[in-house]
Amino acid sequence: MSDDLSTKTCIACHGGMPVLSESEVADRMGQLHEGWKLAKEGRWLVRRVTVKGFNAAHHLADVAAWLGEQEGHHPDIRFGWGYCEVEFTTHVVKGLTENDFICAAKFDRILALG
Ligand SMILES: C[C@H](O)[C@H](O)[C@H]1CNC2=NC(N)=NC(=O)C2=N1
Repeated sequence: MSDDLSTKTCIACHGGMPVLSESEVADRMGQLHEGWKLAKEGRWLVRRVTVKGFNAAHHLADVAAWLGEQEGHHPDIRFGWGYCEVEFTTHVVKGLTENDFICAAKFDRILALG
């Protein structure tokens, strides 16, 4: 599908990247795994993934970090025994942009492969 978020390219964060409106966010939320939630007044996109043990959590954090480097758009990551939390926002505009949803969709796609 050509409008599949996970196939789009995450362009580097420039100041001109528009913050998405509430309806644009709602539309894109519907294209992500249901585990993604909005946080901090809708300025962050957060997914907590439960896994078995510490090594799997560390591995998932590493995958999220790798994705951030690939895309030039970097998540905040928190992990511990049995879980990994990945959070996206676009710092430069203090809100959610298309980049956050593209990265979230790519993260979903990687997880679906495992
Ligand atoms: C120049 C470079 O593209 C910017 O500093 C990028 C790097 N990664 C980033 N990641 C995120 N999540 N938000 C940003 O605003 C951001 N800015």
